[in-house]
Amino acid sequence: MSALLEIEGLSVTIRRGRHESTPVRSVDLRVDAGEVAGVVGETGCGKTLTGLATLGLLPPGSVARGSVRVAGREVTTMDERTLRELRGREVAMVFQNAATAFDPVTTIGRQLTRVIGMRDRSRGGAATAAAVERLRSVGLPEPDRVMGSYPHQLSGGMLQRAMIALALSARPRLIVADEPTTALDVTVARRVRRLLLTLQQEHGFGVVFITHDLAEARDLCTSVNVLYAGTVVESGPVEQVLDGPAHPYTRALLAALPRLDAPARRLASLAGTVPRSDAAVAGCLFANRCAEAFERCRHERPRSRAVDDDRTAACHLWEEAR
Ligand SMILES: Nc1ncnc2c1ncn2[C@@H]1O[C@H](COP(=O)(O)OP(=O)(O)OP(=O)(O)O)[C@@H](O)[C@H]1O
Repeated sequence: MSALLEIEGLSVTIRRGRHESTPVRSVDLRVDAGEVAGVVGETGCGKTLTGLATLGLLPPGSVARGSVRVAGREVTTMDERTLRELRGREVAMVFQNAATAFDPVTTIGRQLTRVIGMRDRSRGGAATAAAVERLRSVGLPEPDRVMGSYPHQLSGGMLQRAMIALALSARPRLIVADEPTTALDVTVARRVRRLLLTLQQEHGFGVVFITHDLAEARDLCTSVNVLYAGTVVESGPVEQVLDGPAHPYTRALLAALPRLDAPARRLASLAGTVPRSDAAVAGCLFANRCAEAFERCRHERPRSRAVDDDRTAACHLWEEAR
């Protein structure tokens, strides 16, 4: 079966004047139809850039190497016009801050009907009826009133729902959701998460769910990809990865999770720091913080390998254990 999303060896280099950094170093990621694939990791590990690369939306000055295929089509070499079509039909993004997704001086209704009109070639009453229905489907009360509202007139939770409606209005096969509930309070965030899951089950689209919160990933995802310093260190079915992590970094992330019966432990308490994105590192990127690192880890970058049927980890320990 061909994947909805296949990323292979993706690296993203950003040039600012004379300064060059590579915040995404080598990401492999696969999402099949109906799958909710978590992308987890600490701040700055390259989650958002990986999401943006999927839509061909990398910031100016970026160069992407490797391959990003959405529904079998290569994104990294696509021209802007084809990219716009792809974003309309195959893939859409739900951002952390809904306000950035909407034009502040155009009503929600007008923005929704525009996207629906492009997809269905519908206009006037038909497009309006479809937009109202979309707003209703994301649980917004009084959709007619929301249609005539400007983005700043809605609460954060309502706006996030409206953005999900906007993303889904072109009926894409893949949604990239970048920390879609981080800016919301706990109860609203839980409802928006449930909504996303219900819609996913109803429509069957695939999701790349970007989060720094492992509990959120466990709640929502079918598979999970753990990023560290711009590279995937472990990936596989969510229970296997989170209940029996194979990579020392995944173990460290889980150990730092706050528990109800203990004070929160911070990952920063791990010795050492994440390598800077402009640093050349020959060995494993996690070696300087890993309690289990040995000589080979310091000079040879581990490649991702199968640790069991569905799971991969990039760690020399697995090879040495064989
Ligand atoms: N437009 C940009 N110009 C220069 N550097 C950038 C740009 N966007 C991101 N970066 C750098 O790339 C690195 C990865 O950024 P990215 O936003 O992908 O991380 P992230 O894992 O999504 O973090 P967070 O959880 O904080 O959103 C960061 O160190 C960031 O400073």
